[in-house]
Amino acid sequence: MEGEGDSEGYVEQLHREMAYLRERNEDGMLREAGIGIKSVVITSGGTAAGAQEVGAASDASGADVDAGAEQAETMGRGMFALRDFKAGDVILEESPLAIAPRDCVVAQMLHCSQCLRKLAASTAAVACPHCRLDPYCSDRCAAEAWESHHRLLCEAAQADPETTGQALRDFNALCREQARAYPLLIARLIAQLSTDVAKLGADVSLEEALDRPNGLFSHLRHFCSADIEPQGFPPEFSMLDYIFGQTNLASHILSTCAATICFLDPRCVLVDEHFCFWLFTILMRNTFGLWIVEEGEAEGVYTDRREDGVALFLHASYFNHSCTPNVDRCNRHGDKRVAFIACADIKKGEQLFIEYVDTRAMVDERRQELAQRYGFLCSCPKCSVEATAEGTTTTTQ
Ligand SMILES: C[S@@+](CC[C@H](N)C(=O)[O-])C[C@H]1O[C@@H](n2cnc3c(N)ncnc32)[C@H](O)[C@@H]1O
Repeated sequence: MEGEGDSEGYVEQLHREMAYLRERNEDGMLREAGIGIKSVVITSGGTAAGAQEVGAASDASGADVDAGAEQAETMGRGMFALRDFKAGDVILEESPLAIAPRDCVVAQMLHCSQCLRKLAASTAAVACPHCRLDPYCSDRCAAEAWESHHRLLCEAAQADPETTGQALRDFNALCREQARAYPLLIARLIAQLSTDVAKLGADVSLEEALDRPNGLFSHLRHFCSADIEPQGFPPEFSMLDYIFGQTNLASHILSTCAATICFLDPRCVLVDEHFCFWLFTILMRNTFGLWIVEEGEAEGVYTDRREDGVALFLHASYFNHSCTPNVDRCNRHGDKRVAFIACADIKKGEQLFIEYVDTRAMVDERRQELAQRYGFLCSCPKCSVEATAEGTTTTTQ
């Protein structure tokens, strides 16, 4: 990037960008909803209720990540109530920034690739006329996908068979054969980014776009505060082992991702296997499983763990986890929007927590899943009490 020394790593760049975004106060929508984002540390008692705000406490946009970084234990940033909420109040409703169908959904093509609605047997699905791979429930979804990411991915796949197009075809095959939602999500995000960048003009490269405040990339970079004390990239792809079951496959997926991205924008020298790993880590920690509530099904909280796809939400990504949450996540009928609803009375100033894992599971199981997927040891009141009772010794990786 212009003006940057070679030694500045991705994570440093991200922190720089985040500081810039904070100054720009992008959280107007949240403030209107009565929510603020602040940095939090875990008190010595380890209780989630005792989580303290640090930095510019009264301002929703004033999260001071650096202050949090000096603390031994931190949750990064979290959502706080800027007013009282009653149980049942809708706190936030949001559409995904990016979405990818779940494994079996991709393989069997049972769901619309853009909105995830079931493709009813009676409805003629609209397939992409060029690659015939992605099915859509309507012309509208096909057009939306084409505009945001599919044109690039599809055109790239038809490119020169001997060289550039091969990377993307391998990648598409990998996503489908191995049935992985995350590589697909990464590819779509990057295609969205490239599309965004292209709108800026032919002379703007992906890397130059890093310095632009409104692009998709700046939003992505917003998501990294959880890794508040970057130690460099983990020596082992432990999270990927967890997801994919085998290291070689993970590494193969990442290098294919990198090749694909470089193909989409050959000017981009930032993207390599490490970059993809970093992106993957961010997505793992910030996406939600999503399911589409069909006609006749009850709208409800996320209890049955059914997933039609994975999705990244710009604002909802700031909710931290507690095993005694005060906010429920709920899907709306036939819609990929999620709603967040208070499941207890919440006082102004309290942190808003959702559950990332099934809180009915045993403390060891919960802690293990949270450590593996989200990289933290849960010290919420429920975990602390249950772990003491069971003499549990679980630690983070
Ligand atoms: C979806 S993000 C939540 C927002 C995040 N705190 C941030 O600053 O971007 C998930 C990450 O937040 C952190 N986190 C969430 N809940 C936590 C908790 N109860 N204790 C410690 N860290 C937590 C973990 O690093 C996790 O990977």
